[in-house]
Amino acid sequence: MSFLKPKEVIEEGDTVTLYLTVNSMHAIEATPTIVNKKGETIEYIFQTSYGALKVRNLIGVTYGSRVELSKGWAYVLQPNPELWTQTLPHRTQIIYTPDISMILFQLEVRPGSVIVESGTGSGSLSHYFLRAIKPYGHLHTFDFHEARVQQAREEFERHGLGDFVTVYHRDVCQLGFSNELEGKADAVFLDLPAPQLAVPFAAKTLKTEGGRFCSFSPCIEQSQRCCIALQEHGFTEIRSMEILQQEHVVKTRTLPVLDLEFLKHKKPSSQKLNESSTNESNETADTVKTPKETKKVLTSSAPPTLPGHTGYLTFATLPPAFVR
Ligand SMILES: C[S@@+](CC[C@H](N)C(=O)[O-])C[C@H]1O[C@@H](n2cnc3c(N)ncnc32)[C@H](O)[C@@H]1O
Repeated sequence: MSFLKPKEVIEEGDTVTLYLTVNSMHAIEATPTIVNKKGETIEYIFQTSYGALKVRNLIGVTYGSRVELSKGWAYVLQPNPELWTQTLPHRTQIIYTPDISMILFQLEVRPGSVIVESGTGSGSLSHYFLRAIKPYGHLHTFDFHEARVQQAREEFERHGLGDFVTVYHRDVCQLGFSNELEGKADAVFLDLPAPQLAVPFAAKTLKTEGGRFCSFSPCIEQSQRCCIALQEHGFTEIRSMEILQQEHVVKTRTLPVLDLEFLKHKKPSSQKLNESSTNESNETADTVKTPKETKKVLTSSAPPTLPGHTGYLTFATLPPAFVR
């Protein structure tokens, strides 16, 4: 139940983030025993690069505490969607925080929103939708892969989010979204190989007063096909964007202080026009002096390499029915 609201103490059954370093985190379930491959119930010992953890010892520990491992220590954190995205069991490719931030912003997701999503995949994005729409909204999420549907349902229940989400097993490109959802959604989100096939159903599912649409595609050709379908089905404000997260390097550097004294005595350009061009070039060479003084300044510079591509985000608006 650890995703539902802030908690003080770890209870049995909680999903806990075990934080070793910023690049090494694990999601573990706080349960004293597990069933091994032979079907035997055994004590749950979790192995990390800093040694073993007896998971039963986590129950009753305050979130945020440091816990001992056999060869070091770790911190136990209450999970949130950002930590979950970094530790979740991957059933599929997933969407990460930089793209998700733009998706939530552009779809105007807020408490009370009704969101329709397909496919559910590993539920990475679903967890952000759920945090944003609680406590009044609802997420309807669709996937045609039965095992993923079952896993997602169980995971949402375990995380205490079951009341805010319905998981459907359905091919949305063939059958569309459920009939009961027609005219109910504030926003539709697609992460599918052929999103253009689901666009007509997305148009039916959005509210008559209109709504927002987003499709995530790794290839530009998928985005192009999606844009054509969006135009054909009355969507406006169609825009594709790519989120390229750059980490700027911030450091103190020693830089030369330029002597710009000569600017004070520079002749106005009208006067310079009357003088010969030879004079002008001499003046520049004479006045810009080699800097002698240096100064330490805090600088920020862009990284030398470009960040990696994840996908294109295509957004669109379905206007209210009376102007379509
Ligand atoms: C890349 S994953 C989605 C990942 C998800 N956005 C996340 O962040 O975890 C794509 C999912 O779409 C599902 N899918 C593909 N085509 C589908 C269709 N026509 N109807 C329903 N689900 C579909 C796949 O089974 C897969 O689980």
